[in-house]
Amino acid sequence: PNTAQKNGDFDCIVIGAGVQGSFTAYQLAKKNKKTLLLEQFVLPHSRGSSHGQTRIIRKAYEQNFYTHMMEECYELWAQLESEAGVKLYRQTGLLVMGPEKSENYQNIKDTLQTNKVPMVVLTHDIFSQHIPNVNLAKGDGALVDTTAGVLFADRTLKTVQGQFQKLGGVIRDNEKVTDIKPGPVVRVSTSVGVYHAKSLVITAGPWANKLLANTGLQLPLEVVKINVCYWKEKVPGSYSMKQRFPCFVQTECLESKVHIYGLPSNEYPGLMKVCYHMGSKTDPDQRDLQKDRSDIEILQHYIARCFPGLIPEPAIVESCLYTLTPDHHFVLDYHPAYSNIVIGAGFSGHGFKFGPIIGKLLCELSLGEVPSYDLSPFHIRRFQSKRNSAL
Ligand SMILES: Cc1cc2nc3c(=O)[nH]c(=O)nc-3n(C[C@H](O)[C@H](O)[C@H](O)COP(=O)(O)OP(=O)(O)OC[C@H]3O[C@@H](n4cnc5c(N)ncnc54)[C@H](O)[C@@H]3O)c2cc1C
Ligand SMILES: O=C(O)[C@@H]1CCCC=N1
Repeated sequence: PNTAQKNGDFDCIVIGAGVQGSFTAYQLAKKNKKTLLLEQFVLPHSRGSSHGQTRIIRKAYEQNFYTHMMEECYELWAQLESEAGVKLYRQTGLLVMGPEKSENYQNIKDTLQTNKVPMVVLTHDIFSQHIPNVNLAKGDGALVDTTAGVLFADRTLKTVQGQFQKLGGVIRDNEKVTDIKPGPVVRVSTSVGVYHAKSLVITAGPWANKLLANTGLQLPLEVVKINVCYWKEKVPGSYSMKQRFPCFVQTECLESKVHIYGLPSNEYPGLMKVCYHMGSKTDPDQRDLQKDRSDIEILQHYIARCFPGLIPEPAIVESCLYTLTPDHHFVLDYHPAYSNIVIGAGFSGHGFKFGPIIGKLLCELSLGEVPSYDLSPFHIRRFQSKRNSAL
């Protein structure tokens, strides 16, 4: 520790204690950096993108670069589990269904094969022996990424924030960042005080552009509200984690070109989570005014046709926010004007599983180290023509 530092001075300040900010802060503290993690709400909270009991973890992706990152990411999840003595992951497998000849389905199959990810292809004649209570549509292919499973999301945040604090990290919640003054030493003002740091990481989820406005940058991000729907099992337990029912993704179907996905029943006994991978535009501070439920009608038709063991009427509808980029790939980059400001944003509804590796990468960027992966798919300059920058 640098004894010349004043009380309000840090090596690094991380704004936003969602999954990405929490893992970044933890990685920085592991490297003995004096780190402050700022959060606008009282922790834990359910106003952003990282709350809720469960998330899917998988290697099944259309792009090789995500599957590559997941190889190491699984190891980092296991390391955190053993370090903290907490169970964060349960292997269930992921059933991928989609038109056999479609680009999406074939890309996922190719990526799994190229990367030698353990997988099982289920042809129509054997499908129901392996996956009961699901109707596979005519013309659909089905495969199982056997490495996939469920992450315990709320437990993850509690664990990683706890480990960060054990390493000497400081969390200040209920403290909203109100201003950022870039410079060789960054000045961060909050509703409570002023802090200084050599570097800043912005992981503000749906609020990213509100914060970046203080630095003269706007990214092409769209915030959408997701209806998180739970559906009642006609026979309790028939789609349950205990019965080893897998997570699933339907890449496209009769009802929708947008992915539909689900997780086995667990958190609410007798209820299975099945969601539509898109929502309607919202302002994160006005999300309760966004009441669009048109996706639920699509889900009802899909469930009635393909999941006959569920009652096609949602029993619970919760909400959560996605922050979408135009290509649905993340933003992991330096601020274009300030090399000591790092941005992690636009996780586009699929970033949770990457938390440990995102934390490692954002930590590397903020320390000026060469990142462990090629970050070109995540650079800000890919938006060149779309960026609305006031710089
Ligand atoms: C319904 C749903 C299902 C999903 N399913 C999956 C899945 O199965 N698998 C998967 O991998 N991913 C999934 N995701 C995506 C994943 O959860 C997100 O990508 C991830 O949580 C994004 O985390 P984040 O840290 O970027 O954002 P957030 O969790 O929103 O964190 C940002 C934090 O910054 C804080 N903040 C913002 N502004 C300020 C400020 N001015 N001052 C202080 N603090 C501030 C916010 O309060 C918030 O706590 C899902 C998301 C949703 C909504
Ligand atoms: O990231 C995930 O695995 C889930 C399921 C597919 C769509 C988005 N989120």
